[in-house]
Amino acid sequence: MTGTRVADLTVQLGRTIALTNVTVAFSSGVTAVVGANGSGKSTLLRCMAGLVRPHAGSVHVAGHSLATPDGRRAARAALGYLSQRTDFPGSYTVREALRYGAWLHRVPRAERESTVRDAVERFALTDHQVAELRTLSGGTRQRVYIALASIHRPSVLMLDEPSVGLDLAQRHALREVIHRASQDSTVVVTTHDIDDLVSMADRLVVLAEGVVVFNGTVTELDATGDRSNVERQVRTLMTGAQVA
Ligand SMILES: Nc1ncnc2c1ncn2[C@@H]1O[C@H](COP(=O)(O)OP(=O)(O)OP(=O)(O)O)[C@@H](O)[C@H]1O
Repeated sequence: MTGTRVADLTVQLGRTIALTNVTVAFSSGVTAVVGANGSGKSTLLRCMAGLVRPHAGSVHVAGHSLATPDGRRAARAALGYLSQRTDFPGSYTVREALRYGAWLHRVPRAERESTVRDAVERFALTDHQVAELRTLSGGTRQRVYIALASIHRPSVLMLDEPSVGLDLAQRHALREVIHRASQDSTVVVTTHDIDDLVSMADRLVVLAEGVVVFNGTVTELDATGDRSNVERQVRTLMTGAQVA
C-alpha cells in the first residue's frame, strides 16, 4: 500500500481553527511546508503523526488510514517524526541514544546493533559515537535526532523545523542529510528558510492561516528558480494573497 495524503482536513485546537479543508498528497522526495508563524505547519505534521485528532477529514500514511486502530499501528511503524521540541537526555552517548531509538521503534533485538551501525554510517556520526549528546554542536545533535527519527527506515519522514538554531554551514550540511534521507523516504519538512526551498525541496506547500495557498514545485512557482524571486513569491503567498 502506498500513499501519504491528507484530505479535507480540518483541525480545531481550543477556539482556533488551525487547519481548514487541507488536501495534500505527498509524493516521494522532499516536500517543504512553509508558512508564517501560526499558519498550521506543526499542526499538519502532528495530525499526520497521529498526535492530533482532526475535526474532519482523513489522513493516510504510507497507505494506512489513521481512522482505525490497526491503521494507526501500521502508520506508526511506517513513520518517522522529529518534533520541534525533541530533546534527549544530554548524558546519553550518540550510540546509546540510537540504541534506545531502535528499541523505541521496535527494531527486533537481533537487528539492533546492525541498525545502529547503519545509522551511524548513514548520518556521518562515526566520529561522534561515544560523545555525550550535551557535548555536540547544534548541527551534529540535529543529525542525531534525524537519525533517531529514521532509525527504523520509515517510508515517511516528517521533520518539524529541523534547521532552526543552526548556522549557515550546519544548515547546508543538514540539507545534505535530508536529501540523502529522501532517497529512502518521502520527506516532509517544515521550514522558514528560503534557501531550504530553493536547494532542497522537490515540492512546496504554502499555508496561510490554516489554508493551502500553494501546492506545487518551486519551478511552478517561479520558472527562473532565482532565490529572490522565489522568496518574494513565497512571502506574498504566506500573507494569503494569490500570486499572479
Ligand atoms: N494546543 C493548542 N491549543 C490552542 N491553539 C493552538 C494549540 N496549538 C497551536 N494552536 C494554534 O493553532 C494555530 C496553528 O499553530 P501551529 O503551531 O500549527 O502553527 P505553525 O505554523 O507550526 O507555527 P510556528 O511557525 O510558530 O511553529 C496557531 O494559531 C496556534 O496558536
